[in-house]
Amino acid sequence: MTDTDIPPHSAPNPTQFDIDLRSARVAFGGVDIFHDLDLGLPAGSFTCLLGPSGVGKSTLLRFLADLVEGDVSGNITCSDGVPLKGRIAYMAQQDLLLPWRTVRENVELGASLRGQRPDHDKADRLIAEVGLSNAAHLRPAELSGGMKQRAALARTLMEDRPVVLMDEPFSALDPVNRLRLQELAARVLRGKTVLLVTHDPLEALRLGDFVHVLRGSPARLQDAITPAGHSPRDITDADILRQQAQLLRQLGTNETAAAVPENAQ
Ligand SMILES: Nc1ncnc2c1ncn2[C@@H]1O[C@H](COP(=O)(O)OP(=O)(O)OP(=O)(O)O)[C@@H](O)[C@H]1O
Repeated sequence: MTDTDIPPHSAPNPTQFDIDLRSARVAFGGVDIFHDLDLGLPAGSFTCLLGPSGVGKSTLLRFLADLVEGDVSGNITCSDGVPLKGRIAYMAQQDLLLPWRTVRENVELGASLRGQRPDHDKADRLIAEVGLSNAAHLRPAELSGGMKQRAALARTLMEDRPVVLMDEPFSALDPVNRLRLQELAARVLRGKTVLLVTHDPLEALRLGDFVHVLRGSPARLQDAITPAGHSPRDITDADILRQQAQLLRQLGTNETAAAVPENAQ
């Protein structure tokens, strides 16, 4: 079976509940990073978040993961009435692989930390899925950047949580590996509810069902762009390129505004 033969929602455990974030507020040192921020994440959808550096993208992701301490308020509800806490897999900007553990041991880290017996068959299946079967015995120092990201992705999937939050997971990769990892993520995360932070409008349009720009201070979410078709999308498609121009305008630096003519929208 090739990637293109796989139907759009073929995950073994598709996520069944919507997430609704209302009136979110985070302040650091008395300064609001964002307030009155609302965001809906429909069950099984892939949402991408773009925005200038320092605007608050990681903070929003960490807010959903309940990782922000201090001056924080807002409501997160799930349509099945069960709290979101404990149902999230979080993949940070750095791969955070433990250097003294092999790929396989890193993928099984969650179970080890919880004092449980890891499911070796599942780990091997995921390691194969991310193309690392021949490297399962290697330690991070022996891996390329792309291989480390694959291992981190396998570890994220090993937890099999319904919600996956990813903070610039492919930013350290060269363009070819980045495209490969995007394809992999589109395939293996199908059916999960995903929120991915990126600086790359094409990556967002390639992967996202919904693409939001966060901008301003306090930051506000712009209305979502909803690219047509299923991910991973063809980034040479005329509609995708038009939407890229629209996103660059929303991101709104002087350089991009000058480079993207009004009639590109
Ligand atoms: N724990 C913290 N304490 C104080 N300030 C913080 C903390 N975490 C983030 N900030 C500040 O909040 C703002 C938003 O940071 P955040 O990391 O969310 O931005 P970002 O949009 O993800 O940036 P980048 O694209 O560069 O990763 C920044 O000004 C940052 O310095």
